[in-house]
Amino acid sequence: MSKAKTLAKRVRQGRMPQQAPNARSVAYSVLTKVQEQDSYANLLLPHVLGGSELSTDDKRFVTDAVYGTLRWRGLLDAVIVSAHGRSLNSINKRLVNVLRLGAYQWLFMNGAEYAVVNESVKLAKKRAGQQTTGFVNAVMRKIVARTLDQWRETLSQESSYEDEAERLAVQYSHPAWIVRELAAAWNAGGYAPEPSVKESGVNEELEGLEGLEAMLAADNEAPAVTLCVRPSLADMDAVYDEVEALGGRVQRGELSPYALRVRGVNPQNLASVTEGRVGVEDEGSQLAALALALAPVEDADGVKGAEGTEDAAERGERWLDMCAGPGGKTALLASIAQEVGATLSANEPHEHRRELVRENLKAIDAGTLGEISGRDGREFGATFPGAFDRVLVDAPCSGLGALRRRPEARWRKTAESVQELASLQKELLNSALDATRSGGVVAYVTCSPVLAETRDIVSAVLSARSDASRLDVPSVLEELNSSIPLPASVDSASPRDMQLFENIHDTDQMFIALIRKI
Ligand SMILES: C[S@@+](CC[C@H](N)C(=O)[O-])C[C@H]1O[C@@H](n2cnc3c(N)ncnc32)[C@H](O)[C@@H]1O
Repeated sequence: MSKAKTLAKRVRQGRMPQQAPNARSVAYSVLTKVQEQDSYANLLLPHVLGGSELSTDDKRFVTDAVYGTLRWRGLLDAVIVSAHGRSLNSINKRLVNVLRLGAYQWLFMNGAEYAVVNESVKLAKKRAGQQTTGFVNAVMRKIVARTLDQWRETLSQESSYEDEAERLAVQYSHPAWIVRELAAAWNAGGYAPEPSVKESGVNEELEGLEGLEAMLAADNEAPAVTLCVRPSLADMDAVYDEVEALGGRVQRGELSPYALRVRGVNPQNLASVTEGRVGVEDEGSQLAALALALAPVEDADGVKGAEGTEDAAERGERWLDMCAGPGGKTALLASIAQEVGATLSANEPHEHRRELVRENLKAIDAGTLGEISGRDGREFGATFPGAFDRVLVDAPCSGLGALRRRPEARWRKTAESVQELASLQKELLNSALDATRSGGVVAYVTCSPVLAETRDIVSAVLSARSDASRLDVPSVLEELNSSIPLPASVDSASPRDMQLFENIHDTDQMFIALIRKI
């Protein structure tokens, strides 16, 4: 057998590394897998890049190209359709990601006109055959004839939009139904200049909502890496030094007293992280756990108890995290419980996620931990009536508050999938209230601002029971840190929930409600 044939055979059998494919081709493969196999880019990309022979610069290119193309897909598709003059469905499937990648490189990565067109044509030839190159060349030439601003202007003036939400959806690359949901949440959240009580007529709600545009823009920016320095387990200054010793930069978070924002370091290289004394956790998540820990509980006879966690040990407080996986909030609650002398139980029905909870809790003293269980959260109320002082329900939700972390997520969700979770969310909250003693507190939390799974769930549950009432979350968080931006007090007599917004708090868009069991 000739040398070349032997080599080809070994490559086919996977015994030899193939020649490193170029960066654009790797990006194309990842995009196609994300689309066709429903893979998650943030899991697939490190795996693909780890096993490739690409240079560091090429890996950076692939990462930016994949995340960017996924995030901006809506705008890129509108550009492609406008340049082509026909619908996306009329384009050979294999060419769509070639054009998206080319358009992204031109509009967002400062690609040179000639290189962007040429490389797109080469990629088309490789992936879809020589006969497709003329088409790609023609469409790409039209795309590079305008800058990003010019394309936005052109698309903005198109007359085919049914409403303002559809126009914003293209400009900021979101599905229009998500724009409408976010608009409603923004309007109800207490940060819009003139909060409107209108719940219908999305067009009117959208008028003058610069905040909404800032929110949509923030979904397209990668978030900072934030650490949670778990109290009683790690020391702020020591973690500061540890990050700097590895060449990273670090600054204090602005909202949570336990937050450090870091750059230029992989958190998995920090001993404090691998030992479970520090976690990677968004500040919004930290605030949600802290709100529960700091909410005032009352004694069982209705007498106002101590503020926050004072006397928690004396009271023998029992805390429960009912939907714990993967366990970021659990670990923060557990480290506070350890500090104040409470005990914490954690529940997560999915085994692999329960393992992550255990991993997150590995630095916690055994004496602080109650049961780590795998129940359906809906069973707690009947199985452990009135057993807990504080219960966290971080409910399964659409995750529309964390779109900046999951670039492909916005294209996978549907309005129906949001509605489908509502009854589970209500049942979990009811179960948590039943499992809470009189005078105790439940935190209902989601990483979504969508009203149907936040405010409306709490209101529906409370309107059907007479033994529970809302607490004012902004007041609890203000005690923690007076510089947290708080919602306007629409009616000071009504206790408020708290919706965090990316553009206001620079956190994931967590929703936090606190409910007292009467
Ligand atoms: C939003 S996540 C919780 C995130 C977690 N608190 C953290 O900060 O890391 C919701 C969790 O609820 C779990 N879950 C789903 N259905 C549940 C049920 N019926 N009872 C309890 N937990 C459930 C999911 O497996 C998921 O891990």
